[in-house]
Amino acid sequence: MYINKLTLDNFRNFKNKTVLNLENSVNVFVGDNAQGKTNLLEAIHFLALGKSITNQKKDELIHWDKDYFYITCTYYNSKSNKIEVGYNQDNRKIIKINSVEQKKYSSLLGNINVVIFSPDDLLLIKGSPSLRRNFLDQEISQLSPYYNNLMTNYKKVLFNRNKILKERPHHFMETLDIYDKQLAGFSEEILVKRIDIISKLKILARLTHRKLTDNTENLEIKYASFVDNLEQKIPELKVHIYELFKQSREKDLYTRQTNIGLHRDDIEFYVNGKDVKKYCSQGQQRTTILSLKLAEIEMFMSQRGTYPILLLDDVFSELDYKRRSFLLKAIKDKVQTFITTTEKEQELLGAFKVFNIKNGMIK
Ligand SMILES: Nc1ncnc2c1ncn2[C@@H]1O[C@H](COP(=O)(O)OP(=O)(O)OP(=O)(O)O)[C@@H](O)[C@H]1O
Repeated sequence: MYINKLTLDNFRNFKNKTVLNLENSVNVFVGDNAQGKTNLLEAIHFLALGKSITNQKKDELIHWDKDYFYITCTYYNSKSNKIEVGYNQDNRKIIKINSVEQKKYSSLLGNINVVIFSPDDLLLIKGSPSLRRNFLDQEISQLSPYYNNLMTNYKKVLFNRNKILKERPHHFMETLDIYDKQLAGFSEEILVKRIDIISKLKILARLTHRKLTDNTENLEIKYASFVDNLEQKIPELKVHIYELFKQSREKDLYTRQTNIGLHRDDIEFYVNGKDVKKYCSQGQQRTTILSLKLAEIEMFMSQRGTYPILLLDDVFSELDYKRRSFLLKAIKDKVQTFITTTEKEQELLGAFKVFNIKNGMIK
């Protein structure tokens, strides 16, 4: 899968209409700070997922002096395709896949697959569990847009459950029971998908991590769930989760919120049996993330039969020579990649197509 042509109009600091003809291998966006390099990655991310990397609001995406934005791309994935997104002057969403209008941005999921690697990804280890869950949910949603619907439905029921726990309307115990059954149903489907993906990711990440560390480090990734011994419970998962919600009711009524559920699950990383968050150096944490990202790429290949597009935002120069070379070797001739950097590292990037970015324009 690769994007041949990207067009931006009034997106972030790209005020004038900008057209980029892209290479299907590595494309490098070079420029000083605050020139618009990341904004180009944001545009690709938006075309893939219907949201920017940091989930900005519409007004933050439209150029300050303008009242609409429009981005399009043509991409190849066994055939030529086109995606158009934006907001028009009447404040209406524009979403078209191969010229067919769509209602929701979530319809974009599964068309262009992207893997993003940015300095913020260190937070996948150091940050809160919600970041790790979002990572996993985004990954699975790209592979299976139905998963995105499941998550939306789960969150809606959870919101309503918390609402009645707070407000306690008449007969709310009957409603609570209905919600618990619904949550148990969605949880079963979501958890089966989450552990399936984690089981595949962990094998791929372990292999990569071994290669990256000359066989000195063994990386383990674990899904930590509110359901103990999750994998053994799969045959009866829905019934088991319903029971857990029932058991939690007393505490939930007391605290007026839902205290258990997959919205509190987490992913744990261990290197040679030690918790990466607590015991590993910054360099080891970065290597863990690199292994995870490369595993993600291979996972897309194994699930979709095509490599995703890789967005490397400001991370390339953060990696040491060995890891950069490893990364370039892993993507070479197979993964379309976009790299943002302030300096063109001649030795490693000299061979690729370079776009010089200055003040929202391609020089
Ligand atoms: N809606 C907007 N309209 C106009 N300009 C914007 C808008 N949103 C952000 N910008 C500007 O876009 C500029 C470029 O941002 P971007 O993050 O792409 O820079 P960058 O080249 O990746 O820089 P760095 O190397 O510092 O990461 C910023 O100066 C920012 O103020």
